[in-house]
Amino acid sequence: MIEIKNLVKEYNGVRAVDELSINISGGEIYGLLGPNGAGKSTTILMLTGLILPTSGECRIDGVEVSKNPIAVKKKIGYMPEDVGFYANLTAFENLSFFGNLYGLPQKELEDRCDELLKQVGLYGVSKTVGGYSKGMRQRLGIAKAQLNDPTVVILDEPTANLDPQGVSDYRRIIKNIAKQDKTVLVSSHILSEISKVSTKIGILQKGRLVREGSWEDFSSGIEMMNLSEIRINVETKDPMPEISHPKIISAEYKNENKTALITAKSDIREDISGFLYDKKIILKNLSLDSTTLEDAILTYYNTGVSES
Ligand SMILES: Nc1ncnc2c1ncn2[C@@H]1O[C@H](COP(=O)(O)OP(=O)(O)OP(=O)(O)O)[C@@H](O)[C@H]1O
Repeated sequence: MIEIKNLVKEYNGVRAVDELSINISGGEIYGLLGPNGAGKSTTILMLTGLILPTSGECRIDGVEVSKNPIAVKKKIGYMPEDVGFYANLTAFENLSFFGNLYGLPQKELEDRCDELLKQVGLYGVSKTVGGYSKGMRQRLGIAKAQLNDPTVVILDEPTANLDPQGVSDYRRIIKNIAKQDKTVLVSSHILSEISKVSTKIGILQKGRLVREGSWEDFSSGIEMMNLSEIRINVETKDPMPEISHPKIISAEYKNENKTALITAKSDIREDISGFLYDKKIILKNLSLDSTTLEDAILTYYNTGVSES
């Protein structure tokens, strides 16, 4: 179980994590979603005891991390974004090496390595890790994170640069870990990769948790919004006209090339075209872009607009 309460981390007076509170129970897969710089890694580093919070606290199975860093490390399996392995050793040899650091008896260690390699589909693979694909390395990283039989597994950007097969393998493995009643925290800036596996998603922006809920909660909100990104290019000697419309959420105008990028609650191209026509402005281009779901979600929660 993970309990984060009023957690703050400041770097030179700037808050990277700002009054963050999250609770995650055993069996849950929590997806921490946020753009680059949102504070995901900083949160994870505090949870694993690698850096100290400025204020607030984190508890793992009830044990406070900053006061009991060694006890907590035994409970946590952590996979950083870039996992390091010995390229000239096999998966089994790598796991045995790292497992030795936990002081497990030899037979128990070998059985554990075999069991973990079976779980991640690398059992019996004889080639050395230097010849592995990114997906195979990630799977081995997930195995490594479980060597100490942790109750909490934390994975930082586990799907970065994985191919679709790699992502699907990763999802299956994560679900199996949670089935053992372990607590899983996964960070990502790609919604589609965590939405299908997470039992709960938290959206982090500028160090704050701006929204938390199930995937269903998020997707229904976004579907209702039906966000549209509209690109406009006009011909005018005057500055780019500001378009006012109740459905516009955000707009960026560029006077140099007379363009605008509008994010609206629905496709309002017809209204925009009418607005420009009334102002006698010649329209050179008016196109609709499909926003990615994560863009839509981040815009939605960034601006704090409601579905109404
Ligand atoms: N050691 C540090 N010193 C100063 N500022 C830092 C340090 N580490 C992180 N930051 C700042 O804290 C903020 C949060 O960074 P963090 O790495 O936690 O975000 P993130 O969500 O993990 O992003 P990314 O996916 O890019 O790693 C950023 O503004 C970052 O520049």
